[in-house]
Amino acid sequence: MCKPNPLKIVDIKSNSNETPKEFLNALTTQGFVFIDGHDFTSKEVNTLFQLSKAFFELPMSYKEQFAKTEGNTGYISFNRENLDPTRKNDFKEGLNISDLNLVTGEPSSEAPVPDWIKEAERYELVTSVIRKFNILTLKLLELLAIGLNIDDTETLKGRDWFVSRYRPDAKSGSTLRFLHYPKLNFDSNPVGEVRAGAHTDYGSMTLLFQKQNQEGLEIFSQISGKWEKVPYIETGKFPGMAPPIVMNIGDLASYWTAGLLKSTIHRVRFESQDEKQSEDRYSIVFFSHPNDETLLEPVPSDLIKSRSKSGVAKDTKYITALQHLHRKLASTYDV
Ligand SMILES: O=C(O)CCC(=O)C(=O)O
Ligand SMILES: [Fe+2]
Repeated sequence: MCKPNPLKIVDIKSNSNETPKEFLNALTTQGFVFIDGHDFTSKEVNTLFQLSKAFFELPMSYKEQFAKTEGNTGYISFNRENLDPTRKNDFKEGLNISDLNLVTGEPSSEAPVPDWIKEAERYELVTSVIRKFNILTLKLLELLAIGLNIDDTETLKGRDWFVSRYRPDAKSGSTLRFLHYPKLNFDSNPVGEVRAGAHTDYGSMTLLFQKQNQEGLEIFSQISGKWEKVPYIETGKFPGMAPPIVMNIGDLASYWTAGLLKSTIHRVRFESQDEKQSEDRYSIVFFSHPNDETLLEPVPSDLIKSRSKSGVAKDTKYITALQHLHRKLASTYDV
């Protein structure tokens, strides 16, 4: 039986004039959407999931050598992260790769990336996927700018408004993240254990791959006012390509648009005892951030000018992308 899907699926390849409007509409309502027509093949995404699983199977003593410290790169062990400070810490482990050069897809040489990942074939896959995620983000940001009908100025075409804040030679918070949530074992994980607490994402947009029979992501829908499950969508329109990717708006895009684009609260739950989750959950996430010094000022669009400052940014003065990231990381890791 087909699972209900609260999210629109937008095909970005077929080049319809309606696509920017359709995309914008999904992001001003749910804040989450499925993107079809991306450039990821099934084969490469499957290989990436295999790599992620093999990494998390390495001994804890190895993974802990690359523990995340003051930067955002590194291994994050079980119960270390707390995305919802009102609840218990998250029962998941993760590996962040940050401090990225988005032209080459490589992290800076100081970032504590496990040498296991740096082995030639693995590194080639990881860096090519980072480049692809970034290219997809830029395409989506352009679509968004067209949908928002951002003012054209002499120096800047409106459709480049976001993309011009993504200079590839400048630092940003963009991060590739592998996550692993063990399946529920009611003896060791009593009910109430949280896999990922309710939160919004910190960047401008997030892209996420998940796998069949490993569901658990839920969004707090602004349409229904209820928690709704994000299903796994098996196939898109394009043979040989990975299934539609989950995309959502993060805080920065909400600030930029005075809350028109929704940075929707989401969480990852264990399925209930009845649903008997049979597999661990793995997800692969790309958090896209503009350059660190980018000001979170409103975009010049008539759709935004008519709004009061009612976004996530209740406290503005306009801060920068980096200031926002530092604030959020401090509360997530209690540093
Ligand atoms: O694993 C997931 O499905 C969600 C992960 C997530 O929301 C996050 O890391 O921000
Ligand atoms: Fe998230």
